Amino acid sequence: MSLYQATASAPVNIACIKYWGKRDTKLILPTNSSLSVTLDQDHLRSTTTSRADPSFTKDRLWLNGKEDEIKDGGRLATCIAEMKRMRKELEDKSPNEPKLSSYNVHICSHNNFPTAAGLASSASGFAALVKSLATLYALPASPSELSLIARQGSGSACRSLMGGFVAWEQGTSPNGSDSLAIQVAPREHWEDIHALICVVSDDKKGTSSTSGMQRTVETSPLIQHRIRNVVPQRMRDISEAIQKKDFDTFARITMQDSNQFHAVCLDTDPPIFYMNDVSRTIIALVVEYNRVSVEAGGKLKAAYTFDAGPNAVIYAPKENIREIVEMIVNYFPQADPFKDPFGLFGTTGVQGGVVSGFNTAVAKQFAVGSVKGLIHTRVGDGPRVLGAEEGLLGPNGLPKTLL
Ligand SMILES: Nc1ncnc2c1ncn2[C@@H]1O[C@H](COP(=O)(O)OP(=O)(O)OP(=O)(O)O)[C@@H](O)[C@H]1O
Ligand SMILES: C[C@@](O)(CCOP(=O)(O)OP(=O)(O)O)CC(=O)O
Repeated sequence: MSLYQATASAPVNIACIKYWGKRDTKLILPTNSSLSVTLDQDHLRSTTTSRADPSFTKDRLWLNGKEDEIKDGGRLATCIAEMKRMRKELEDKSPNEPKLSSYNVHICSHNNFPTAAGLASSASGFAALVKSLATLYALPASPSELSLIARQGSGSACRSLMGGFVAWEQGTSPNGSDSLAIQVAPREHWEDIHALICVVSDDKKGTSSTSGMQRTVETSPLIQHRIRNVVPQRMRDISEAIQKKDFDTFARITMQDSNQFHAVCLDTDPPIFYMNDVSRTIIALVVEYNRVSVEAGGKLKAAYTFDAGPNAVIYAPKENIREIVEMIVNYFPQADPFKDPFGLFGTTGVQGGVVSGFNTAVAKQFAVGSVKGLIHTRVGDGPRVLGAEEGLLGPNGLPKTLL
């Protein structure tokens, strides 16, 4: 008996130009294009194993060891059905292929970071799901073609099918066939882009992205201005900045777009607040850090961005990360030692501090635990296919963790 199984991992992505608003909620078609940086899977990833077997009585999925219901007509069911449809096309063309499209699947997934906490778990999760099924089904599909399916799981997931710098082109077709991700540049083009994630809260958030953005589209006049007059130019400008490795422009646009995204949330009725006092303090620190550089005749050295939650992501060239960590730790003392994956601090550990000329009065010091943790990562590659030994399902088709 053959074992039909595949395992893949996929990265998180954090947008510089934010996706916020749908023109079609079922197909997940956005009201504007968006652009993100794919983060390194060595640090943050979803890993998913899919198995097809004639003995399985229904499609089942386990997420972090717990079974998740696959609701009829829901996003998971749609993605699985789309992947089976593509497999069926292949089987119709190659009659010798095993009829995997007619078998049920068991899917087991694990995120190595908090789920549903504004750390883009739905993005890496649906990308890993689609990649593992595409591998199981031996589909000859390109990353852009697979992005069409992942998009129907969660919009931002379509950008996690590629590494580097990725645009989601909103498209114009009512059936969504041109609403897909394309790679603006691979990670190798600009490997120097690093990211520091400040985990402010790892709780499940109050207003989901899905319901929040729908309310914005229905009630915010400001979002119409953003869609028509702001995002198209920003998409062109930031893509050019990436091609030229122009961090100053990249940083300026990234911060402006995060600000406008949170402005349209505030313009929603009733208003949506994703940032808190800690988030706003991180903005003040990055602004002051950049001011010191610019007033000395230099350029912007860091860019903050916030998704639908209070966690900050700070993008910066690698050489600045040490100063940024010291600055954050100065204002947000840490309970646990900084995990230093790039060896910036040697054996001494992090001492809080600020650069010379920094106005320390821009913020007050917070209590330990206000920023719960710092994750240093960088631009990364696209989904990876893993070996059989990394499979998450046991011989009986149930998660190994349940054995
Ligand atoms: N590994 C995974 N495999 C399949 N689905 C997943 C996986 N991880 C997360 N999801 C789905 O994504 C949901 C969480 O998405 P949600 O948008 O609420 O949070 P988030 O992605 O962390 O935040 P955001 O997208 O706003 O940054 C989970 O409840 C689950 O349905
Ligand atoms: C703020 C964002 O992170 C919103 C992400 O929204 P989701 O992709 O989670 O929404 P759905 O398509 O409804 O699943 C911005 C972004 O990633 O571009």
